[in-house]
Amino acid sequence: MSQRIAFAGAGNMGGAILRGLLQAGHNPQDVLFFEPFESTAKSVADLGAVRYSDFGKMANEADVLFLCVKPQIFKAVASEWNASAQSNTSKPEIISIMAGVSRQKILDALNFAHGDVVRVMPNLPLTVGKGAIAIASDGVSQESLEVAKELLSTVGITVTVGENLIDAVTGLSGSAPAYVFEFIEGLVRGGVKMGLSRPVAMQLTLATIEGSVELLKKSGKDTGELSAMVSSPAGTTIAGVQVLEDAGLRGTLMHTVEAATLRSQALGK
Ligand SMILES: NC(=O)C1=CN([C@@H]2O[C@H](COP(=O)(O)OP(=O)(O)OC[C@H]3O[C@@H](n4cnc5c(N)ncnc54)[C@H](OP(=O)(O)O)[C@@H]3O)[C@@H](O)[C@H]2O)C=CC1
Ligand SMILES: O=C(O)[C@@H]1CCC=N1
Repeated sequence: MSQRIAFAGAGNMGGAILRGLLQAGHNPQDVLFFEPFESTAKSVADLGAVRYSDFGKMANEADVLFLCVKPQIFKAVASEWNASAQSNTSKPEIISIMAGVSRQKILDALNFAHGDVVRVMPNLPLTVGKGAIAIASDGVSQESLEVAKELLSTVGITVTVGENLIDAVTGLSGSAPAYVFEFIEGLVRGGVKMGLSRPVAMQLTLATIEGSVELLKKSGKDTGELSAMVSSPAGTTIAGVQVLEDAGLRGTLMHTVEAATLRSQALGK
């Protein structure tokens, strides 16, 4: 039998990982979930994943258990889970995606956790196999690290960092899909303001972003060199770039990542 993967919480991110694993070919019958919100649970059950109403039973049958609830409710929820799992005989490997909640806090809070709790920080594009996922390595056995890496690399790229950097990852790749969507929306609105239809503006924006990312990856050139290649002297691009400079785009983005990182740190306090 293949690994049985369980999800405590199948909301935006738990559901995204679950969907990603199914898309990567994981057997739905080996994907288990515990989720109180009816409409969310229904949409996940419709994919063939197996819903449990008894958390302890699910945890007992799972090889790997993803913790995907909000950090703010983790403490309260942990006592419910402990009560439900108190007679469990087996202990799954636990992978937490919660922002801010340290590995030690998880170990302290869950009576069914063994030493190998792995903290990871994924991001939403893993739903389409394009996630950027960081795995915190400290205190985790090589074997558990490999289990997490193998599972998550089916839905994106993985990097390994020290746990002290997980908040920074949360501020950057964990949160940045939202920044990117805001950026895209801004460009699209700019196009609409200048007379393009929204569908055409969206098509051009997305192709430009995809193409620019591909070029950056493949050209061996850095961002400055590529930007200079677009910016003709006294041309259109440099006129636009000056607006970005005046608005402090890069500084704003740096503050953005910093604010989200600090918020992640605060959630763990
Ligand atoms: N969203 C993202 O892009 C990312 C999120 N994360 C992390 O993922 C975690 C989940 O975030 P997100 O998916 O956005 O949040 P959601 O609120 O979408 O999902 C959490 C789910 O957990 C459910 N839940 C509540 N109580 C329990 C319980 N006792 N047992 C099991 N499930 C329960 C919630 O149900 P109900 O609504 O009924 O309360 C909800 O459906 C957070 O810790 C966040 O830090 C990490 C990286 C990216
Ligand atoms: O906004 C949040 O708190 C979560 C963590 C990373 C992305 N979403």
